[in-house]
Amino acid sequence: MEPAKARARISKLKSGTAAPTEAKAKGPSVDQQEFVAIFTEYEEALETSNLLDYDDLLLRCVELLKRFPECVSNIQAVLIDEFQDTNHVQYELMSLFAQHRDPKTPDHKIPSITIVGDPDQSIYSFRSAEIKNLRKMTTQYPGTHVVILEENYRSSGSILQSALEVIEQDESRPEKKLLPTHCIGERPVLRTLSTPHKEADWLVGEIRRCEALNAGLLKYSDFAVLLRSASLSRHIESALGKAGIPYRMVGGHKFFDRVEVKLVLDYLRVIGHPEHNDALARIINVPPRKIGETAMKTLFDEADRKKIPLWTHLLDVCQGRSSSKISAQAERSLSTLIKIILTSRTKLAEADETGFTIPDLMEYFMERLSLKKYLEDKYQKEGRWANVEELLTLARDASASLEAEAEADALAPIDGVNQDQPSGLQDLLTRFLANVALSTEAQDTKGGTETPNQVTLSTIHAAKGLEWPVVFIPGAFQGSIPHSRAEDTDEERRLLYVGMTRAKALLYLSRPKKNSNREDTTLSPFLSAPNMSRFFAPRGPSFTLSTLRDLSRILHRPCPAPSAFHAVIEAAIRDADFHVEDDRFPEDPDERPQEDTSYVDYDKETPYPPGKRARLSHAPPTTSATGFRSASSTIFSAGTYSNTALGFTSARTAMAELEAAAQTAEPPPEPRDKARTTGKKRQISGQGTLGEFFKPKSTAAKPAATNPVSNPATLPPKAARMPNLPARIPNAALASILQPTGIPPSLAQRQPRKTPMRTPSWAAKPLPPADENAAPPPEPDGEAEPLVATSFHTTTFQAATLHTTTMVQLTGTGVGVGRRALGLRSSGAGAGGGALNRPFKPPGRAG
Ligand SMILES: Nc1ncnc2c1ncn2[C@@H]1O[C@H](COP(=O)(O)OP(=O)(O)OP(=O)(O)O)[C@@H](O)[C@H]1O
Repeated sequence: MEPAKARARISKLKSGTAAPTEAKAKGPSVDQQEFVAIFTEYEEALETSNLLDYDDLLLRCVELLKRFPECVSNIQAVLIDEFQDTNHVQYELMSLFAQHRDPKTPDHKIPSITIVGDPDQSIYSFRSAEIKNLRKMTTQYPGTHVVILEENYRSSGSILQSALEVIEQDESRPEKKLLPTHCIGERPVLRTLSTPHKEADWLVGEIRRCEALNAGLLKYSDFAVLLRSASLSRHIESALGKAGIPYRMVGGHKFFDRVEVKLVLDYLRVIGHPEHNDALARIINVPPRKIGETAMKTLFDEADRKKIPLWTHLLDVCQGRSSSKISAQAERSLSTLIKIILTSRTKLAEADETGFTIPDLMEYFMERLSLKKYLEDKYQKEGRWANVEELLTLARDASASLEAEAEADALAPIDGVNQDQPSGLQDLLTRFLANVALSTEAQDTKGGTETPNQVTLSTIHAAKGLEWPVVFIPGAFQGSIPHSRAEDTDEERRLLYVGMTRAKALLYLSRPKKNSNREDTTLSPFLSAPNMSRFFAPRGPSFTLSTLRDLSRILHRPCPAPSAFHAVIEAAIRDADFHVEDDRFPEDPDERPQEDTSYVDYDKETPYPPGKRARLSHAPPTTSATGFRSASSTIFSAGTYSNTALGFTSARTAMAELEAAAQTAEPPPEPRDKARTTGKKRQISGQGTLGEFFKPKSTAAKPAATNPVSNPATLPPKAARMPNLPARIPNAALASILQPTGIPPSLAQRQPRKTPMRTPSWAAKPLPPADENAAPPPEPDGEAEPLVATSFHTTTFQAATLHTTTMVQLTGTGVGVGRRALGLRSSGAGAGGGALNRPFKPPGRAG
């Protein structure tokens, strides 16, 4: 039986609270018998090593609280997030936490229980999660008050619409509405590429395009690629690597997986907990001690026969209480190892008096083991020792936060209950190792909320509760999602829904026409339902000033200044290898890549170098003399938006106009006032945002020179790579042509949105109603300063949800809350203190 399969079965069995004897009784099939044998041995191994697995932790806790209910007599409130993913034992635990009845209250009140859950996001049935728990709760606690949170503050209107269209295919799901609070934004993209390799190339191309053309609005850490299964990552990893785009794997413990790092951690594990058989087995002959496999097996067998941990057996042998069949030389080497472990343990125990720390401990045993020399000899110039030093630094940095964590976790005193308060270096070591084991996210070691500037690669499961401005979901074909081995199609659909709703501003779905085995694929049935296609665009968006403006609103970020935007566009279209539009691959993968008909016959005077695909057209944007349908025409012809009517102009159009203006030296065109005043589409009724509210006040006062979007020195690399471009566009012409594009003034003077967004024809669902008192659109100010929101009007906030109530309370008390980092779990990254807000987060380092 595959270990992973056996582990999952064991966990299922345990979370169903079945005992090993019950498992034995289950049936006589070979498979069942094999499983029973594995289960029994697994349980024995745990017991011998004095270890508990995750399910045991829950089961033991249930047992404890049943036997000693007074342990929770001080609990007044229980709060559970992601309740739809709780299993049977966790539900029981919740009831037990809230079991104490307060005799001092007239009706013997029980603690209040608050749970937050979304049935549409139940994706853990394979871990025995019970979607039924939500219903069970209302039955078990008849007075339950249900608050429906219908407003969605994360995703653009169009992302939400498409995700709803997917989830609503499940007819058994409880009916519920979801209202967008953001503008419609760009339609999600649904693409078919010929092969997984091409799909990866296209995806990476889109990341580069978005990053480069957004003039500093988006950085690599804003992108996530969410996969149904980790095995799909191969092509994408290699395409990212080829393009030189940094990325991180969520769930991949690359740093902690390194041999030398694992070795040091194993020594720490054995020092903290010598009965840890596995860790002891891993270090017993590293560095080499002439204890070969036969000697190891002998020692294990001897310990097994006595049913004692390996460590106890080694101690007995080396201290003469017991004999072993291993050689005298092996015994001598073992004695040296045991001495190092025992001395380290003494240092651990005496740390309170000596002030010894975890890094001191590491330095001590590493010196005794001559670890540096061993690593340098064995791995030559591979720099392994540097990783060990990194781990040391990590341990040093973590010390303070571990202590804070220990303090926050201290058990509250309970009358009549003797609390065994863990303390000292031993406790800190346990915490350190637990944090290392639990670490799945790449974060900086300072415990801040900044994420490194890397694209995130993750499974959809691991992305639960997270969010990113741009999300890609490749491999959207039948057999991948829904997965060929999945038993529950509805759960697969929910999984896709979870993935899609991680996106804030841009969402891309794609599939290869042929899979890795060169078999034809069909689009996921969740996306091919009748009428679904209208929710998706066939290509990635064109980046225009209006697109940027929408993105900046959705993301609550300053909108890049027009000059910055034009600088990157200009640089991009001069780069022969760069595609300004999503046109490197045909929409239909069977189509041969189009001849590049977009060349413009540059006349001799043109200052542009005739690049491979320099496409700046002198002709109007929709068609050119060569028949090239300019990229900016894509959105016009798609018939979804009419940007010109709104007073917005695409980058390409703007560039053509700039060119013309520069050459003919005509007076700058009049501002298109009418268009501007009608350009208040996509605003929503009186909507202030938590994001703006929580934004540190200092951002408003940020000097312009330090802002990447207004400071040419910090422009994205694409522009910076081409410093010698001819200065062909006079600044004055640039300013005047940009004027009618509707660039808003500094958001410092902006009022919160008061106008509703419009629903495009393809979006069937109604959106929030219009506000008659709509504020006029912001005035254009030419060379706009970085746009910064400074005000938040709580008076216009509709008190409709729990969020709102919390919001108003926060405003009233002036409580400041840290902003949530993108792609981080809110529970871990906010300012809330205590055990939930783990201060120490080891880095998930790229390997
Ligand atoms: N009242 C609010 N005003 C403005 N923004 C909000 C408000 N409430 C939540 N948000 C923002 O909406 C986004 C989603 O919020 P949150 O993560 O709390 O939702 P959630 O229900 O836990 O989502 P999910 O379960 O899908 O992960 C976050 O970016 C958060 O900052």
